[in-house]
Amino acid sequence: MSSEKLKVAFLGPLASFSHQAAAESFAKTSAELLPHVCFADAFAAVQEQQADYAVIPCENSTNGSVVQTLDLLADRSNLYKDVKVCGEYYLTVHHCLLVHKGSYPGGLPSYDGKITKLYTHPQAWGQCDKFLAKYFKGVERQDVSSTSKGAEIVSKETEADERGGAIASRFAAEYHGVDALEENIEDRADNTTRFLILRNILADRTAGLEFEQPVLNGDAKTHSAVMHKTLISFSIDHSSPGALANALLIFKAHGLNLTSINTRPSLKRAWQYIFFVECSRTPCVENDDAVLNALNDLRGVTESCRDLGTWKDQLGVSV
Ligand SMILES: O=C(O)C(=O)C[C@]1(C(=O)O)C=C[C@@H](O)C=C1
Repeated sequence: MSSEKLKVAFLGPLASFSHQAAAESFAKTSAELLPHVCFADAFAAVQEQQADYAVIPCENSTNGSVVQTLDLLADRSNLYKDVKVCGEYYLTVHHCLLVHKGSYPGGLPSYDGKITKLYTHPQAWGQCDKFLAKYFKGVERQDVSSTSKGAEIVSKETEADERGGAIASRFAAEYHGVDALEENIEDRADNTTRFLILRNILADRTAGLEFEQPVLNGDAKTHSAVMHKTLISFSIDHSSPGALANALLIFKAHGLNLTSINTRPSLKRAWQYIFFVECSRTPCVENDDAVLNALNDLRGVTESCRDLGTWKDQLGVSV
């Protein structure tokens, strides 16, 4: 492998949660972290081998799937044919309500109800429902490309502007020089986002590397039982009774434990879907070929199917 630093793409600007996840998940390496304005650009960077990896959110424990990511994985136009998942990373996500520096020195108790617009990434609204319903009912919400972008917008407000607020991290507040009106505004203290680590299967640079959760702060972590997860997408003939059941039975037949099913519109016909199935197995000699064999069988009962990668489960990791 070339000695050039690893390049890791993430959703910017700097100080987004994706930045934090990329920095933490590659903490053991001296990787160069590259901000991108949208998830699609990060996918493209991996496909074109301008980046070795991308760190992309796929699911949040409070608000569910990140549909933009599922749509990119669905890859209906075959733009990212060599991009596969090779790892995952779980990040605890604490949100703050950020305001222009100095506008409310007394914090939330001094808030006068004058904020007329809130900015954040679409995923974050649903993670802070209760706080927003209590303090910002009826206030206009504007989706922006990332939580960090929202913080940047608020930092650049002038006196003449409407007063805005952004939902983003403490890290984003410091980076963009804005104040936190209130911290930890997420509905649940265990609010966690799962990020997928993507690589290009044709890239030699990363072929021999295996993504591992970094050992942070010197904590020795042991794997209780290292499970492997696999993500497969497929479409079926919706008019054929039992087509979905037949596809799912194949996972069972090969000892693959289904852990989640997601769907996105096929965009070929209304009310027809692309299915995303995630499954897990504890690797052993007997099931070494389970995924390959399941894919072979799936090809016989689906209209199309795609292997989106296998990686080490990071949830089963115990301290
Ligand atoms: O906007 C950001 O900071 C991101 O990195 C994106 C993102 C997401 O899409 O889930 C990441 C983590 C949080 O769940 C909220 C937003």
